[in-house]
Amino acid sequence: MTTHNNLINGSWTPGKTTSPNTNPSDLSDVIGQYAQGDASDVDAAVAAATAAFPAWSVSGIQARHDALDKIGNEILARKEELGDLLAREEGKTRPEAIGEVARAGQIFKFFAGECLRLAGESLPSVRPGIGVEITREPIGVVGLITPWNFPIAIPAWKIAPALAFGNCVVIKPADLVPGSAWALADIIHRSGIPAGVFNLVMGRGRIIGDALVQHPDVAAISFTGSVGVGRGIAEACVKSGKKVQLEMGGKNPQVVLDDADLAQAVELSAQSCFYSTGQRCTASSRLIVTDKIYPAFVQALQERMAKIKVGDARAAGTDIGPVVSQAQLEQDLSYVEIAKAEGAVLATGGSRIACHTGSGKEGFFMQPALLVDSTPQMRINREEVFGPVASVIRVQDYEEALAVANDTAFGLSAGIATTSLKYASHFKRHAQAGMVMVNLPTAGVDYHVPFGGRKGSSYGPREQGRYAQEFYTTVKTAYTLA
Ligand SMILES: NC(=O)c1ccc[n+]([C@@H]2O[C@H](COP(=O)([O-])OP(=O)(O)OC[C@H]3O[C@@H](n4cnc5c(N)ncnc54)[C@H](O)[C@@H]3O)[C@@H](O)[C@H]2O)c1
Ligand SMILES: O=S(=O)(O)c1ccc(CO)cc1
Repeated sequence: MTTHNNLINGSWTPGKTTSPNTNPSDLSDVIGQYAQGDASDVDAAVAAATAAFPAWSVSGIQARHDALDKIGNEILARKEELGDLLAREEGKTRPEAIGEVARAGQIFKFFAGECLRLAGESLPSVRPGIGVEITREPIGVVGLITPWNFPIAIPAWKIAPALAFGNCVVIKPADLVPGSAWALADIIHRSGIPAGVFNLVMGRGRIIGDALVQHPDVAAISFTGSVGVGRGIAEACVKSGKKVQLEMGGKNPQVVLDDADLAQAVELSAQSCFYSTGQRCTASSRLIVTDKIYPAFVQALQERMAKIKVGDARAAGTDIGPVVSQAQLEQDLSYVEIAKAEGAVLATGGSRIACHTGSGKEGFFMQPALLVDSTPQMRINREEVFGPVASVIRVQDYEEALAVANDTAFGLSAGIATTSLKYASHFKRHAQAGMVMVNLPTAGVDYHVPFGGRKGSSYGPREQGRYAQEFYTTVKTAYTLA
């Protein structure tokens, strides 16, 4: 079986051990062995990135543009093959996985353009005869730590702006899904960028992630993952004076008002709660439904859920692939039990099942769960599950719906289904979330505009679009005597 090594200073470098990458749709299928590095690998990668930084930070914008554009082109040209690998290791369906790979390619091409668009300002000073210039410079070596649910898109949307603005990179991908990040590293390695500018170190979060966060020569950490890990990283970064950016969990509300188009509200709720196995930080998990439409909505959503085919991520006809791991499956199933114990009613789903194709292969398949008659204080409505589990809360009117939607420690994405311009406009202004969707699923974002949330969901500058430069550059103000 092929062993996939770490990329350090332009060389494929074995780790101290390896770890198997297993297909969650078929537990007998081991995709490959992937290096498990240790702190000494992080030291070597950071040393290589530090040595490469002086030249890369002043490299020409045309060269940086061309490298990123080439990387984007190769990703797009191989989207079917890379999408198949992604579906095999993470468990989202093949079409979803191909879409994610295409997103990664488009992100590299977008940031290739951003290399050419970086601008400064020139102003007169308040003191006569002095000119003021404001420019942006790279920050140095950046450590990138990524989660398992978007194995190529999230690495891409951190690596591409980091490189575009002249930084050097050490990335630690999620150890559950190293295959897509390794394939991306291989493409970046062959793009012709100098050795040491980009480094990949695979391994355990507590070992590799922690070593990156603690390293004195790392100037900044961009992290996407859980709240618990993110908060620990923020504390360590503040202590050592590192710049830090965190994208974390969500408990995204989907409001459905009496005046909503019922079929549309049901479809967008099914899409955002259950597709991608509910394993999207932008997925809805709290359906907040006003009184009059509640019975018809719950009925129609159950009918829609009955048509969802759960099974092998790569099999034709599959709508929803497996849960990513045994631990995540146990968490999803346990939250169904917690909700029932607190008084919610399980309307449908919520148990482990076999693949819809009858393949007989063992995978982490779960029937999407809908819990009704839930209340805002129940744990199911306060804690992130991160699986195909949604709960419905019945409210009297829009005002109560908005209050319940905002009654959460999180603030990533929030949606409303309504035909009322008045309520849609009010919700866009008053939902306490970084992203608001009107008559659209809470999941489903563009790659060229800012992404991020409020409250416990995010910390630091936004990711993506031209806003990415806030994190990946530092501002310099220069005064010149004329
Ligand atoms: N807001 C967003 O943009 C967004 C996007 C995707 C996923 N997420 C969140 O990610 C979570 C699921 O992903 P996950 O289970 O991979 O998260 P996680 O926090 O367990 O792991 C994320 C990354 O951090 C590493 N890590 C673990 N412990 C570490 C430590 N002590 N120091 C440094 N790094 C460490 C992991 O190895 C992994 O690479 C969910 O909470 C989800 O909401 C958020
Ligand atoms: O909302 S989604 O478009 O599904 C989406 C895509 C990528 C990411 C990466 O964090 C998050 C959400």
